Amino acid sequence: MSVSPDSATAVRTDAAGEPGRETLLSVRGLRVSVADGSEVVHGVDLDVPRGSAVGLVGESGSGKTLTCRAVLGLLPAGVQVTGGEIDLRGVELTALPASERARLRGTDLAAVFQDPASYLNPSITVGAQLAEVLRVKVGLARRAARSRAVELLHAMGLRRPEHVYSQYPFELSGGMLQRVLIAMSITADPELLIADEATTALDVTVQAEVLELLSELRRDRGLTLIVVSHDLAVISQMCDTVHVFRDGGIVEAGPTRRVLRAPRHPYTRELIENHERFGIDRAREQRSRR
Ligand SMILES: Nc1ncnc2c1ncn2[C@@H]1O[C@H](COP(=O)(O)OP(=O)(O)OP(=O)(O)O)[C@@H](O)[C@H]1O
Repeated sequence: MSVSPDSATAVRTDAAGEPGRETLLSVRGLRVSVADGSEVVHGVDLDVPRGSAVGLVGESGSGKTLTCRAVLGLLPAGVQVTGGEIDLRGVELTALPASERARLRGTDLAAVFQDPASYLNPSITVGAQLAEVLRVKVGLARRAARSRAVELLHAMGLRRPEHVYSQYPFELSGGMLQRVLIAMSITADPELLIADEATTALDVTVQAEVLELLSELRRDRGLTLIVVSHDLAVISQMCDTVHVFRDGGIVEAGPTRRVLRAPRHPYTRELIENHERFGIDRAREQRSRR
């Protein structure tokens, strides 16, 4: 582990609503601007207690992804952090050089996004790509990397992991590919995994299975999760706390049950109403297809 000692960890009672849990990640007043100088994230605060699952919800373009990418140190070209602090276990990440940020990705922080195929090389088997990550990030020798890769594929719930190891990305379904990407993201045992719309492109059943896998990783390995989703059902199922984004800021944050049952901000109420309407429409659609 490359980040500072736990002694620097703050214990907070915060929007997370879970007094006493150590704060793993604390974002304070984060500002992000794009290439033309306009600000798109306006002072976001985020507390992520160790071992928790924190949800980020809000309409498209509200700043969820750029907030996560700022935490990862993976902003697109021309986009930059222009204010605020990102504290991971007492280490101020915005002050670190790019090489150090790159080192932390994988070992301390990891992420999975929508469209897993775009993160894999189409002409190399998924097993070889996973083994390569194990060699580079964990320092395993070739043979050990191969057997660890097969173990990881198995642990991700992939049946016949030896066979999957030798398959190319185009031979796998979207759900299988996302399991491979999750395996890659956790090779070096990071503490925090950001899942940014990681199940959005999957059909409902596969989505539920991948969400279950993430919950298992949280339970069994103590992985802390940030779950970005436009789907309140996903947030409700997965997250202890939720932060509602709108126009580059957070309008409401708190324990998920409280926010979804008794929303305080009109925009949160609107999101819930839309979700309920969408849910009803989807149910009708399914009924009419039968
Ligand atoms: N590379 C970029 N250059 C310029 N503007 C950008 C860039 N990436 C994002 N933006 C803008 O920044 C704002 C926040 O975008 P962001 O992707 O963080 O939103 P989001 O809430 O994650 O939306 P979505 O759910 O659609 O991913 C939006 O107005 C978006 O258009």
